[in-house]
Amino acid sequence: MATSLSQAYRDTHLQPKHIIPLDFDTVHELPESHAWIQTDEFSRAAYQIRVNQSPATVPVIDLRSPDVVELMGNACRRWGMFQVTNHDVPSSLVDDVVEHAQRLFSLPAELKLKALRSPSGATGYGVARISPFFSKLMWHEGFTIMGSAAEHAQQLWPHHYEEFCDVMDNYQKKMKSLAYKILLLLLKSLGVDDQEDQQMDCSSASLYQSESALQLNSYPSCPNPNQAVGLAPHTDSLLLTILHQNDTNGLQIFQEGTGWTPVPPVPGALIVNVGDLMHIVSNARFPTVYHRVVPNNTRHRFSIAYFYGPPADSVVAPLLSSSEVQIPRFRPVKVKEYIGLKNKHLEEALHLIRV
Ligand SMILES: C=C1C[C@]23C[C@@]1(O)CC[C@H]2[C@@]12CCC[C@@](C)(C(=O)O1)[C@H]2[C@@H]3C(=O)O
Ligand SMILES: O=C(O)CCC(=O)C(=O)O
Ligand SMILES: [Fe+2]
Repeated sequence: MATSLSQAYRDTHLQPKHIIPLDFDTVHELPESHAWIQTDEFSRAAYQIRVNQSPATVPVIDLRSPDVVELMGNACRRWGMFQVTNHDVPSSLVDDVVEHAQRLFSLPAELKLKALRSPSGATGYGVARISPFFSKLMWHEGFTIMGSAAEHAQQLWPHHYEEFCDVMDNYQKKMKSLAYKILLLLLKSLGVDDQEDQQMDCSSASLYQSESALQLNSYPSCPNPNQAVGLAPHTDSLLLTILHQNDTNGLQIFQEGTGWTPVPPVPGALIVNVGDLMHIVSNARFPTVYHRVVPNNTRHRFSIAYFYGPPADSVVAPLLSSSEVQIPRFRPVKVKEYIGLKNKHLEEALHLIRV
């Protein structure tokens, strides 16, 4: 029987602190559990110097531009990330998703706990899955949806859960077609745009089918943002992530030689970033983006992340362009095997499949 993405993620047996978020409404000082030891890397001073040097920021690309393939390819090679405009996702739908996310996160803690992710589960309310890899906890709460949100939404609003589910379903449909469109453009930029050729090779044919997850993220305003971490540094595991952020700064990406660089909200734009599987497919021509979120002491940040990947049972391997001589940098790997490696080894997972 086929493995679903949620089954692929369902493997760990976690302690309660690695599932249950803090009750942010009752906390007025940063608890010890959430106070990270400050290194230069994390300090606001280091961050400030880099901001004052006004580093270049990720490009904003119009999806209708005649040069879209080249622009996206260049952005992914240089940054592993870009912001996209004219994407045809109605702003009213994005606003609806954010409103429903805000409504969910503003529920009392004891109610949110009714929709808690189970210790071996992948969906529902909880802290970030990467939490067990860090000794301190993050200033963050999340809600993960794979397919329908009904099971958990029903626990929150027994009689009024349909609207929440409809909005999330509509958004996921729009995201799926946008992600597919962008994937085709990126494959074209890599010189592997001939679908018929690719489909003869069973590993890459699976790129044209998909499985996905939607993650609602909440970062309440924080009493001591200098010592707190919203979301710890990580790379996303699947092919592509499409992210909406509200008008509150916080997302940063790590660039060799520059350090942490903010990705400011651009009204109406969606952020697209390369994940580990796309890094593999591109044979490391596109970097997977190491990113984090820093909290804010006055504003509440919300973000909506859509993770797009191939089916869990499919195989991912470097797609080599016919016009360049390339040596594969990774061995073929089943998506579910890679997710298992990531769950166990986090940042080491990519090294483990390198050839
Ligand atoms: C499909 C998924 C990607 C994700 C794990 C998840 O099951 C749903 C949540 C996603 C997320 C969001 C925060 C950062 C991240 C690393 C995490 O801990 O959970 C990503 C996961 C990922 O990209 O592996
Ligand atoms: O909130 C953000 O901007 C980042 C979210 C993120 O990195 C994720 O959900 O994987
Ligand atoms: Fe991420």
